[in-house]
Amino acid sequence: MRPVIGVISDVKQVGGHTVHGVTEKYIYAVARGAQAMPVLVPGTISAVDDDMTPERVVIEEILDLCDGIFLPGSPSNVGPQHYGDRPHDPPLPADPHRDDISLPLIRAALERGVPLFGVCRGFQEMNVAMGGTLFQKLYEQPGRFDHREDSSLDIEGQYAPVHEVALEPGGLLESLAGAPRWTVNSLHGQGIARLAPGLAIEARADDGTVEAFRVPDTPGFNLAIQWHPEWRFWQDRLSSAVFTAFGAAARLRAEGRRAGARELAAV
Ligand SMILES: N[C@@H](CCC(=O)NCCCC(=O)O)C(=O)O
Repeated sequence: MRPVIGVISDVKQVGGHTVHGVTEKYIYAVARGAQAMPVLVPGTISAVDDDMTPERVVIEEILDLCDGIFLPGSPSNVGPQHYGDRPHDPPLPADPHRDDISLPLIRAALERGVPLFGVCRGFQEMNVAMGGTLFQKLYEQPGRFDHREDSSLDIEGQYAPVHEVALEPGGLLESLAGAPRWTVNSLHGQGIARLAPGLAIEARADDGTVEAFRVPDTPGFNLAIQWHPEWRFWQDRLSSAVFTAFGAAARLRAEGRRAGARELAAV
């Protein structure tokens, strides 16, 4: 049986309805790249009936159900109030119903050793959940590149590799890549300002922007990547390797949990 990986949903308005959803490329990368069963985790559920009491997803229930948690990218941004800032540009898209679930879920998953993998917004969420801060407009920071996609290109062009990153010597990514540098795609307007205390950098762009990190000294696999390894992961050796490593960690946890359940049943 495949391990179960919970994939955090965006919460947005579509045609007058509130929709909890995930872009298919992430679900596919979890299913095929990590060889796992993706299960969508909703954000906070709005009041939809006369009761008017918002229904909360219970973090402990999610972690009991899942062998791993995946945090996908999104056009929305982590609410700046979560890192002690105010919105510098209120029209930038927010998703408070996702923040409500993802931030405490990250902390609980790390504490319980549930394998955790965050991409783009998910990478930024992991930094904020651990006490770090973000630049709301990385492209306005002196000396930084513009890490946003060229929106005049078609989708293939937008997700094509555009800049190199230096992989941290001795880090997980360097060992998976078997190389000191890698060329990655780039589709983000925000970026890490202050890395949360204790995090271990895994990759940096040549302008100094942190592009990947791990939370060391935690019991399970975890990894956060600013670029998009889910995009055509099968065409990129490092992207395939990170999803394989995440899936292997989730499988190990699933096997341990099932063995524990069998032992209990035999008593
Ligand atoms: N909004 C944040 C995060 C960027 C991000 O996750 N982009 C994903 C775009 C769509 C996708 O491929 O899922 C920022 O701008 O930095």
